[in-house]
Amino acid sequence: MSGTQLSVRVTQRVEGFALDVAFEAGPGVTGIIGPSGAGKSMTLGAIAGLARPQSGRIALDNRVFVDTARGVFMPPEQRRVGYVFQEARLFPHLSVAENLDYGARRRGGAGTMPRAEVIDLLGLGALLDRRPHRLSGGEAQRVAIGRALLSAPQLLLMDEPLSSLDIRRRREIMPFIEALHRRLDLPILFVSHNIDEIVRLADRVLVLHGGRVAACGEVAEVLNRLDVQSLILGEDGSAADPATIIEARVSHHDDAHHLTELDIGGATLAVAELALAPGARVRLRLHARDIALATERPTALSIQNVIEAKIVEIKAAGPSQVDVKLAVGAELRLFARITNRAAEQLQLATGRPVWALVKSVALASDMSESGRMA
Ligand SMILES: Nc1ncnc2c1ncn2[C@@H]1O[C@H](COP(=O)(O)OP(=O)(O)OP(=O)(O)O)[C@@H](O)[C@H]1O
Repeated sequence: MSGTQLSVRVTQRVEGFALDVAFEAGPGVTGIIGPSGAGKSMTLGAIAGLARPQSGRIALDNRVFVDTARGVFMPPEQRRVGYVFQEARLFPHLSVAENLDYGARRRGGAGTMPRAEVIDLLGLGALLDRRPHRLSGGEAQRVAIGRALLSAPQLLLMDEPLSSLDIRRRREIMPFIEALHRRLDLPILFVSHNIDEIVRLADRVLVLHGGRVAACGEVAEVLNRLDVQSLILGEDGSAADPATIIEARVSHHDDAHHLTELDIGGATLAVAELALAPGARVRLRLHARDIALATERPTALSIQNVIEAKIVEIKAAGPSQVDVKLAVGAELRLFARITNRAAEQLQLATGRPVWALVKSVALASDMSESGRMA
């Protein structure tokens, strides 16, 4: 690990908006999330050199991009920053190969990755002679990523690279970005409105709100904070119910039933078989709306994932629903969203033992977007 560190501290005012952010990012993916107009693109723009901050300092290890106190402003083309935008922005008159080579020509030193390896990693081999108008959105975006990589970046900025793609294309391109992540030893800033993308791809997350850093740190730790969830939920079009991100481990495979059991710390969840070895880590996202409650251990039930829990808190969530916060074991906290009427009928109260019935779980790695439950 080279341990390249990006260090950012900038303020930038434009009419009606002030950006004032400070953060560090090391190798691996730092997800950047926040409502529309939070300053995500502006932050990337300042790092890439597309705009001049009023004050601050931006440095990648000892290469100083900006230091307003010393009058330093490194031109964008000298920064060795790869930038992938929402749309691929390929040159329409050039073939895929020529688009890729444009990236390589701009290179100012040794490549981050050899050309053949970039082509292999991003699955571009069969596309090299095509013009951009004959590419699907996902293919074009893979070429754009390849072009950025071949410019030998020391830092990769990705501004909602998947947002213009439909779900099928997103699924198709996600493994390539994951492979990139494993292969590259440089900081990648990945902006997304989609929490599932961040959960799947990021090591750390930076939450921006109103031009400021609202939170920064480990993905599960930050995104499990309810104040953070209230800032960003609904942003990705999902219903605004609380969700819990869990760092789980594969405990064993039930080969006879094609199931994989996951240890979630204090409980076990069975999901449709995963091609992962026992001990492998997998990130899950459990939505409150996918958890039902029972006050007695249910028998004769098709749902297999029934977890013993205790009610910690009950909070109104709109006129007809409540969010019930549950403790599972010593550490794990889950939420169930149920109707007021159900809460009344079941006489739910803080401290009461309940059984949480998990209806579905979003798996944040491997090939399943949404895990089928046992
Ligand atoms: N050059 C500019 N001139 C004036 N206002 C600007 C300029 N660039 C950005 N803004 C404003 O600054 C705010 C932050 O914009 P930015 O594009 O960084 O937000 P964002 O978090 O990336 O949003 P989105 O998720 O919608 O892309 C917005 O209110 C935007 O209108």
